[in-house]
Amino acid sequence: MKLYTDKGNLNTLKLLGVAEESGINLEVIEKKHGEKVVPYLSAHLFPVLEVYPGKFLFSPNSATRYISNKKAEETDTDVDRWLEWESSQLQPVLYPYLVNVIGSGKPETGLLIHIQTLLKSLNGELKGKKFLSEIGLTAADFVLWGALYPLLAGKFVLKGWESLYPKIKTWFNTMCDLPSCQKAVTLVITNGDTASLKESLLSQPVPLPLPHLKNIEKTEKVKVDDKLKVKVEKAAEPEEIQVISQKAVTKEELTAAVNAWNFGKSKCPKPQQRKHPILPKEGQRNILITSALPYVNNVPHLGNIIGCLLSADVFSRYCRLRGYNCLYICGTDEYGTATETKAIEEKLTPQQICDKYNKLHTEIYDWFNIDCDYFGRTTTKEQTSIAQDIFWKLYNQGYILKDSIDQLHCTACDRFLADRFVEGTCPLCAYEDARGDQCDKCGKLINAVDLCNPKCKLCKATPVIKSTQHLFLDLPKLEPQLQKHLDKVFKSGTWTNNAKVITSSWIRDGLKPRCISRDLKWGTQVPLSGYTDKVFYVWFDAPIGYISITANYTDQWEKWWKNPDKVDMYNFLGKDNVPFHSVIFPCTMLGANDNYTVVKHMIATEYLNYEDGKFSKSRGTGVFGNQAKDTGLPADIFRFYLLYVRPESQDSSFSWDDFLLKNNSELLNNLGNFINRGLKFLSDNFGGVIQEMNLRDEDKELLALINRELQTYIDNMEQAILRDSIRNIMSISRLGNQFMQSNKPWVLVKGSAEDKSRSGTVVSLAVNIANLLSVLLQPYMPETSQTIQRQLNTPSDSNVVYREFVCHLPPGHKIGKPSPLFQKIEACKIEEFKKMFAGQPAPETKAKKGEKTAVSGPAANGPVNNAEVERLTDEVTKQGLVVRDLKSKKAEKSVIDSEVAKLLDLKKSLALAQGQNPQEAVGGGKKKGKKK
Ligand SMILES: Nc1ncnc2c1ncn2[C@@H]1O[C@H](COP(=O)(O)OC(=O)[C@@H](N)CCS)[C@@H](O)[C@H]1O
Repeated sequence: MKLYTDKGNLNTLKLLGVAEESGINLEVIEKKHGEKVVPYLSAHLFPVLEVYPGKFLFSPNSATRYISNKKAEETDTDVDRWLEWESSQLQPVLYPYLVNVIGSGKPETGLLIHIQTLLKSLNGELKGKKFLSEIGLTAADFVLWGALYPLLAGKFVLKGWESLYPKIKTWFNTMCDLPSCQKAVTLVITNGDTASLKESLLSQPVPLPLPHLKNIEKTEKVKVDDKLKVKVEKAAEPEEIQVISQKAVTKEELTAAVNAWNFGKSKCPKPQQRKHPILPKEGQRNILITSALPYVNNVPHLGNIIGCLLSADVFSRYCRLRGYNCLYICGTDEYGTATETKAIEEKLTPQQICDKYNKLHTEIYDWFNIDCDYFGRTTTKEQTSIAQDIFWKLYNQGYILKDSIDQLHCTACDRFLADRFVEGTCPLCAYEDARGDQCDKCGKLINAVDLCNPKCKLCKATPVIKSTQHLFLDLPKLEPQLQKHLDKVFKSGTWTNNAKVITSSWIRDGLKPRCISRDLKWGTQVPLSGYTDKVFYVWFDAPIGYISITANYTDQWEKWWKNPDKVDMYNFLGKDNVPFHSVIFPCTMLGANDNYTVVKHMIATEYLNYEDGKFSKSRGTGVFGNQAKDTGLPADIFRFYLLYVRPESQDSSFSWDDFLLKNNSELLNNLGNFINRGLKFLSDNFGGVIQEMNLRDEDKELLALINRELQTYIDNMEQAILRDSIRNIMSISRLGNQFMQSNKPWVLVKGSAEDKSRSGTVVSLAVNIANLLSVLLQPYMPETSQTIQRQLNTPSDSNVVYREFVCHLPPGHKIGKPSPLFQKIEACKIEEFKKMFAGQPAPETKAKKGEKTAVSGPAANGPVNNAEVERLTDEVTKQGLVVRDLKSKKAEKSVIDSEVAKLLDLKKSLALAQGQNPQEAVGGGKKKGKKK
């Protein structure tokens, strides 16, 4: 007999073990994954056993049994029972688990909990037995031993399993001690390292896991498996070994599901027509959605995209499917020093930079299928008039303060210099090329006015310190109004935890007047006499951009923006933007006292990192918006993955290995497989026509289970928990796959008339599930949804999200032409992408010509969270201003000391975030340089 296998194939372990034990000589022929062995099959999986020339066995368990029977017929039904248990219960959870843990080092807890339940059953069954069957060592032992090997031995071993499952331990050790098993391990697992199974594992389709664990309730009772008759005793267990079972469908759920299926369509709302301009409507849920306005001077990376635009896009698409009256506004944030700097760098005017990059941003978001109702920009006359009007309203009501600040002024350029326009000698370590805000050599933060030999970066002249008058928003005076508003919306609205925590910490620390003017040219001009040479600070200006962009969309903008009782505003943004949206902008709106609509819901993400580090434009690390298409992968696949790993409760990472895994397992094997299989079967066997569906009890149960997922999908979406809703979609697809698998319509179709009719019911129900999936998928993967709907010939009234699964494709409906939806991503392609987007390694800090300094930053101490560094830098600068202000006013020493202490704390946090020694950053380390 010949055994064809790829290298390191886990299933080959059981086959080689049993063959050795049975004394069967197998000729092992190593093949590459995808290589063809069987002439009449276009694709098959390894291992393949050629029992005699031209006759093949493709199921590893059947092949194991076949070999074992060669030695002696195994008549015990227990053997079949265990073989089936392995393939139908264990594999669907064990394989995805192994793929995750060996493939990307990330075990999935949900799967693990399920595996543990199965191990517990197995342990119970082994009580008083040496092997699984009473008749002794059989194929069942080899099948289970082979499958469990990477979980119970080697690098990825499940910690503590021996003490939890003592019977398994005895059995497994007995198996491992068999010379046959030892030989199999030597042949399959290179150097005993189970990591050598990775390549083969990743190249196989992953068996379909059980329905999503959302629907699996933790309970002390275990559903008794009919076949196994396993009875698990209630025992005190460690927390992670909780026993779980699927919550049984109730009678009420069943009745509701059947009613909805039969009669629900008439109750479904009709899909909305999208007619511009969209304005609030009486008696409707009017939702105003904003996405943070990305800076125009940068190409957005995938973190920016998931942090604001893509998340807001998914939510607004969902709102439309629910029939809410929603308007989604975004655009580019165009003013500020960064734009001026970029203009100098590219030898263009700031306006030219804005035009160039606004076009680039627009193209990127178009490629990603971001469907804003209007994508505008902040450099418009509407921005000027609205921002100035708001300013006057604040000014006239006494919410604007005046104060002076010391700043460097370049007489030659006739301008005050922002920090990034100054360089000089570091006052702390005497490094000559220090920047205006930080020294690249000692890494410490500096105030530009403290630099020795300061130079204007633009003309190299020496600037002078000049006191300049600025305008401040009186946040302390506005605090009571803000607090009242927050008390209300924290209760009634949807605020992500980080949005609440960041906002509360700002308020807890006490609000301070916030400077809203800058000595710059590129910005909205301050209209107040004596200040007209200044512009508004970008963070005062940018959120007002939401209003002016709406004003560019429709001259009836006030219907959205001066309608606080009838409009629900959702802000989508990354965590660093929170204080500006939850404190400063609401204070601005409330202080203007002009009936402005103020934020009710704030949906802030954490950060998305790239692989093990961060996105970096300067080093070219990570995928930037304009590069995603260079991979040749469709935008929908990026959308899917970004939403799958959306950083909701903590920072997450874009990982190419995981990208491959999610594409090949979730999209290709689960979703794509289910939809294509159903549609193709209906086309090939029923002329593509939906058949009469005579529902059996199990079908009704399926409807009820789908309704559970659907309702959880809606509940998650309503709270903008976008990451979980995508899992509900995958769970519905999994339910559909299992339904097809257990009913086998392809067998039924060849049987009696009754069987054929059952086959028609099964596939027609499955195709209706595919139709439901096409709608639920729309917010996430709009193009794929459209493709599925073209193939299904979906009636347009299907396009609503309703709380119950209704039959939208009735008997007689004819579908279109099916074709596969997703492509497999090969591991070699992923390696290519990894190289393509790796960028340059983190540079050593810049030093004097020829001099090398030690890297004390990110490269040395692990990944740096860029945005956190930016946020802390801003905090340090802010606090620095407070300290300086107090000192210049000769405030009480104790007051100054307390503010200095806060500043030092912030500096330490910043140093930590930058991967530096916090003590050194605040001058606690050994001093080398001498302060002048
Ligand atoms: N790594 C990241 N992960 C998630 N979200 C992120 C990440 N980095 C930034 N962001 C968010 O992206 C948007 C846009 O950021 P940008 O710096 O271009 O613009 C601004 O912050 C302001 N122009 C916004 C004015 S309203 C933002 O929400 C970041 O938090």
